[in-house]
This record gives sequence, C-alpha cells and structure tokens, in this order.
Amino acid sequence: MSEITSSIPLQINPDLQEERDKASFNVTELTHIIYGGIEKTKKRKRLEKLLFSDPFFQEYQNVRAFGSRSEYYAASVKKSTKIFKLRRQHKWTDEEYETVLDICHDDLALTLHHTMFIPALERLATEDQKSKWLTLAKQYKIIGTYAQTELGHGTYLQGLETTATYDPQTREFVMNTPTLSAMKWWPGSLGKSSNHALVLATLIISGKKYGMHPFLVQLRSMDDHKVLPGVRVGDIGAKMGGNSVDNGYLILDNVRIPRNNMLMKNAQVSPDGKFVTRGPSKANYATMMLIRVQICTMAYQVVSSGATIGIRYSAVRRQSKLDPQDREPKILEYQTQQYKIFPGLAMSYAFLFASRSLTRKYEEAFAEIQRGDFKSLPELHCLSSGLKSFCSEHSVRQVEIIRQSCGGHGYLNAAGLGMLVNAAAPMITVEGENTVMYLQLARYILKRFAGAMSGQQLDGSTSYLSMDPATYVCPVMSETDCRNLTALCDIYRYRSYMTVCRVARQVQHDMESDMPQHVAINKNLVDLVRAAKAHSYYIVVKDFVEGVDALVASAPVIKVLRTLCCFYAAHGIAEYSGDFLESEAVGLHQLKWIKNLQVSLLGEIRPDAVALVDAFDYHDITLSSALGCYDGNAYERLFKSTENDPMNKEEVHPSYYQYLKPFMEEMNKSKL
Ligand SMILES: CCCCC/C=C\C/C=C\C/C=C\C/C=C\CCCC(=O)SCCNC(=O)CCNC(=O)[C@H](O)C(C)(C)COP(=O)(O)OP(=O)(O)OC[C@H]1O[C@@H](n2cnc3c(N)ncnc32)[C@H](O)[C@@H]1OP(=O)(O)O
Ligand SMILES: Cc1cc2nc3c(=O)[nH]c(=O)nc-3n(C[C@H](O)[C@H](O)[C@H](O)COP(=O)(O)OP(=O)(O)OC[C@H]3O[C@@H](n4cnc5c(N)ncnc54)[C@H](O)[C@@H]3O)c2cc1C
Repeated sequence: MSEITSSIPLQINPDLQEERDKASFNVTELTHIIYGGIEKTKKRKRLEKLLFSDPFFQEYQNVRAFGSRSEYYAASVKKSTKIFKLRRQHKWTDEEYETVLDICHDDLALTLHHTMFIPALERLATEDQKSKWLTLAKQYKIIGTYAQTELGHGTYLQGLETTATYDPQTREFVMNTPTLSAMKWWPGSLGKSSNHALVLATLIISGKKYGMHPFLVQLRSMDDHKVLPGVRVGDIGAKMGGNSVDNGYLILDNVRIPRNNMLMKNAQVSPDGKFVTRGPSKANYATMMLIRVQICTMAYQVVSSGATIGIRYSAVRRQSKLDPQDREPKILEYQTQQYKIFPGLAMSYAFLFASRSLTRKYEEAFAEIQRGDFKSLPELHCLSSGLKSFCSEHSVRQVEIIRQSCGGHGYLNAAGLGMLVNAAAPMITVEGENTVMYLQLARYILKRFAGAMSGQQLDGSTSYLSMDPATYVCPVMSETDCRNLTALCDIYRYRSYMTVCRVARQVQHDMESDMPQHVAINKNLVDLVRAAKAHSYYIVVKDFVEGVDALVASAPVIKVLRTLCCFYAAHGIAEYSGDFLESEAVGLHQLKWIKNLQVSLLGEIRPDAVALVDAFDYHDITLSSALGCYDGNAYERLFKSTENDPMNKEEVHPSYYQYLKPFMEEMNKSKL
C-alpha cells in the first residue's frame, strides 16, 4: 500500500526553517517598517484573521481555479458583498477598508465601485452632489462604475464620441452613443454589476462642444436590476486574467438625466445653459491620476508576491548536482537562479519606497488642489505617469521571469504565478497606456529642459536638468566606490540628463530644419520614451536610496536594505549598460566593476532571501500559491490541489462514454 497521501505536514519544511534560522536581521522589525509601524501590522493581522476565519475565502480559491467564468464572477460578487457588509458591521475606517482590499489581493467583481466610482464622486462632485450620491455610494445603496473608454478611443480623450446635449427646456442632458465606436467598452463592473455609471461624455450646449465632462447615469432599475429604457449594457467577454470582473459595454439612446447629474465641481452648466469652468481643464482627469499613483503600489504588491513565491519555492526545491559528493542542492544555490529572482526581490523594496514617496507627494498636492491651488498638478501628472508606467512594466516582466524560474510547476495555476502575471498585465494598459504615459512625461521633461537652457531655476523631480554636464565626473573611482549608493544614484541622474539632452537637441535640430513640430516629435518618439524611462529609473533609485538613508531601524535591517538597494542600482546599470556607456555616465572600467559587484551581491543577498520575503508577511490565502506557502510544503500542497480539480471527480470521465469508448470500439472493429 502506497504511503503517499495529500495531507499537509504540520511542521515547516526543514529546508525553509534552515533559511529562517540564518537570517541576519529581525524579520518582524522589517515587517513593521513595510506596513508603517507595529500598530498597523497588528491591525492588518486582526483583519486577516477576521476575514480568513470565514471558510468562504478558502472555497473562493477553488472557484477561482476551477469554476466557470460565470461561477467565478458570482463568487466574486459574493466576496464583494461580504466585504462590504463586514465593513459596515465593523465600522472600518477607509484605511482599514483599504487594508482589507490589499489582503484580498485580487479583483473583486465590484472593484470599480470603490477604486474609481467613489473617488471620482469625491473629486468631481460639488458638496451638494456629494451629500447625495457619495453618501448613497458609500452605503452601497447605489453601485457604480467609471465609464470613460470607448470602443474607438481609450487614450485620446478628446476623441470620445459619447454626447451629453443640454436641453434648457427640460433642464436635462440627453445622453447618446452616436456611433459603434462611441459605445463605452471596457469599464469594470459595468456589464452586470453596476446600476449607475459615471459616464464621461462631450458636453454640447446649443450645438457647441465644451469638452469631456462627467455625468451620472442610472443604468438599471433599483427594484429588479433590469436595464432601463434607452440603455444597452453587457459583458465584453473573457479576458487573459481578471475574469471575476464584468468589464462591459454600454450604449445610450436618448437617455435623459437631470441637469444636476453632471458632476459640477470643475465646470458648471446653469439652468439656462451657460457654461462656466473653475480651475484647469485637466481637473476632470483627477481620478485617473489617483489610480496611476495606486498602480505603483499595486506593482509593489505584484512583484513582492511573485518574489515570495519564487524564493520560498527555490529554497525547498532540490535539483541536479553542484558538489558531486553532496546531495542535490536547493535550486536557490544556483547563481543563475538568484540572478533570475533577486532582481524581483530588490525591485519589491525599490517600488515600496518609490510608491510611498509618490503617494506622499500625491497627498500633499491633493491637499493643495482641494484648496484651489493647482500649481503642482503638472509635476504630479508627469511623475505619476512615468512611475505608473515604469513600475507596471518592470513588475509584470519580472514576475514572468520568476514564473519561468519555477520550472514546470510554475506553469500550473496552483503555483499562483500565471494568475498573478495575467491579473497584473493590465496595469500596463489601464489608466493610460504606458507608452502614452511615458510620452506625457517626456513632453514635460522637454519643456523643463528648455526652461533650464534658458536659465530658469528648476524645482521638483526635474531640478537636476539645470545641472552643468561639464562638471560631471563618474563618482566611481574604484571597485569599492561601487557600493556607494549616492555615487550610483549620481550615475543614474547623469544618464537621464544625457538621454534627455540628446533627444531635446535632436527635436530642436529637426524643428530648426523646418520640420513641422508634430513630424519632429514623431521622428523622435522612441528616444523620447527612452528619456522618460531613464528619468523614471533615476527617480526610483533616488527614492530607494533616500528611503533607506532616512530609515530609523536596527543596524542589521539597514545593512540588508542597503545591500538590496546597491544590488538594484548595480543590476540596472548592468542590464542597460549600453545606455549608460553611450551617455558616458560610466566608462568601461566602471562598468566592469559594477557588473562584478552585481554578481557578488547575489551571494550576499542569498542568506537573507527567505527572510526578506517573509517580511512582506503575505497570508497563504492572499498568495494563493502551492509553491509559495509559508510552511514550504510545496509538493504536498500541489498534490492536495488536485483534489479540488473537477477533472478528478469521477474515476472515468463522461467524455469516455460519449466519445472515446465508441471511437475505440470502432477502431477495434476496423480491419485496417
Ligand atoms: C498581488 C496583487 C494583485 C493586485 C492586483 C493586480 C493587478 C491589477 C491590475 C489592474 C487593475 C488596475 C487598476 C484597477 C483600477 C481601475 C481600472 C482601470 C480604469 C481605467 O482605465 S479608466 C480610463 C483611463 N483612461 C486613461 O487614462 C486615458 C489616458 N489618456 C489621457 O489621460 C489623455 O488623453 C492624455 C493625457 C494622453 C492626453 O490628454 P489631452 O489630449 O486632453 O491632453 P493634451 O495632450 O492636449 O495635453 C494638454 C496638457 O494637459 C496636460 N495633462 C494631461 N493629463 C493631465 C492630468 N491628468 N493632470 C494634469 N495635466 C494633464 C498635459 O501634460 C498637457 O500639458 P501641457 O500643455 O502643459 O504640455
Ligand atoms: C482590464 C482593463 C480594465 C479597464 N477598465 C476600465 C474602466 O474601468 N473604465 C474605463 O473607462 N476604461 C477602462 N479600461 C480601458 C483602458 O483605460 C484603456 O484601454 C487604456 O487607457 C488604453 O487605451 P486604448 O485601449 O485606447 O489603447 P490605444 O491607445 O488604442 O493603444 C494601442 C497602441 O497605440 C499606441 N498609441 C496610442 N496613442 C498613441 C500616441 N499618442 N502616441 C504613441 N503611441 C500611441 C499605444 O502606445 C499602444 O501601443 C480598461 C482596460 C483594461 C484592459
């Protein structure tokens, strides 16, 4: 009788325990730093316990893995409503609620209600409108979404075709979808869940267009959820990931809404049809900016989850031989394995500090904007556009590398990595496609560079563009200098300066050669994106260095974070060495030293790798990975996961009787 069972051992896998025993620092201390203090960590733990003591959250994982699209959506609606009810029952603050959403770590069917609908009402509605709709939305008496993108246009907002035509007779707006390409297409939670939508449409008064504005439109009956007259709405179909969300389409046919359903904080239409604006026209883009900032935090969560799975699994998986006399080593011992996974580990901490710094800047600027002071809006727009693109691009790519590093098992849904990559992939597209957002940053950088050239003193993230490049000497004079974080940061800064300078001069030269501006810009788009990427890389490295420098922590924690920071910076220079050489931020000698350092740091990080991911303190249900579980019993958990596979329900699958049996009978009878 075989001894093989799918029961999970109670003890931690000794291979993982061994890793934890040799950590050079206190993991709990680092966890507190990550979550913003001991109280916050404790609160998160309490919330985790409360949520996951409900068996539903475990069952949900099975539906997610094995259910049909419709079952998965239904379970996710259930999950959303459970969380909403718990929020009310326990009177969670906004911060506690955000923590719960982080713990849940995956798309809720009603996600748009809290990620965009409520924030949009908060930012775009007048106080009167807020007291009506925001209150209803926060009490879940209405469920809404943010319907901006159309089949024909997502990026180019000036191209949106949905119209809101003011009728002064009835004091209503008439909402219309004039063409196929004008139908709303993509908004999350639109297809089946929402009964209201914030529809972004072109305002028309007396035949004149006044740009894009937000209109609150009821889509479904509050009695039976049936679609209202003039509204056509549905789900747009299965996607690569995020299939718990009903991204939808919406067609409006002469749907009339009261005048007061236009959100009028930034622009108003008076009863007799007069249009008045307050603040800059881009104030209506405020919700997008918020989510761009949040995507940086999501990118941190994505890459740190991937790193946790990859590192824990690599510490319990043994394969092949290093020392012919010894047993098979943990795959984490292979330098190549470290080279695949440790960049994701270092990136996690880099993005933690960068997203924290960006969030702080956003909050400061938002407070100013609330007071009617918009001066920091352009800087914030460009910083958030660049970092949103940089963090999403790098995190998704890195998690895919980690998935590959887990060999065959990484390809299983039970590993959690494929689902993570597919769920995270849209971060690259949503809230502004990355290339387009990099170009927004590049446009800003070019203007600032031109300002610096004409003697303006710059401040904010681009202040370095007023540097005198002639004074630059590579600050790495010897191999030991390579560990100097400020020196590494200076190298990034100079690379960015030179990349910006080169493209700015090229654009200027092209324009001086009588090329129309749009032709000159398009001819240099690739280099403009390069400049935006170089700038964003510099900002992330700078935030990491400054974040570690400012940390109040024990010496071992500071030491390990400095090592990671050094590795992150050195790795980037090694990976993009062509750019760094071309810009003469480093010479060949420096590059060689930095590459040596990059590889030798792998060995320094190795003993602390497991502890560094343990510090993220992800709950097993949050990670949802047989390979990345805290106890390291990966094989048992993989085998256990097959029990829930509906394919294994019957000893003989019904398809046998339907197809295989008759086929085999026919084959057996055949004389050929
Ligand atoms: C394990 C953890 C798992 C966690 C979960 C994992 C994964 C989750 C994955 C994904 C889910 C992520 C998030 C979920 C939440 C929401 C879902 C997504 C919702 C959406 O997806 S919702 C639609 C978003 N859809 C866009 O995002 C459209 C992008 N397209 C634009 O945004 C514009 O169209 C633009 C900017 C390209 C051109 O706009 P335009 O044509 O009007 O302007 P123009 O080019 O003329 O520029 C004139 C002047 O405005 C300035 N300017 C522009 N924007 C500004 C702003 N915001 N603030 C201040 N200034 C701004 C410029 O800088 C310039 O300034 P200047 O003139 O001084 O140079
Ligand atoms: C999962 C998911 C959820 C979403 N949720 C919502 C939602 O809730 N609400 C909502 O309103 N929308 C939503 N969207 C839509 C999303 O915001 C858009 O898809 C996004 O803004 C990109 O626009 P697009 O699809 O028009 O891309 P496109 O602009 O068509 O991009 C296609 C290509 O064209 C290039 N391109 C376009 N313009 C330029 C340019 N000016 N310069 C250089 N290159 C350019 C891009 O770089 C890209 O390579 C969602 C999308 C997804 C995938």
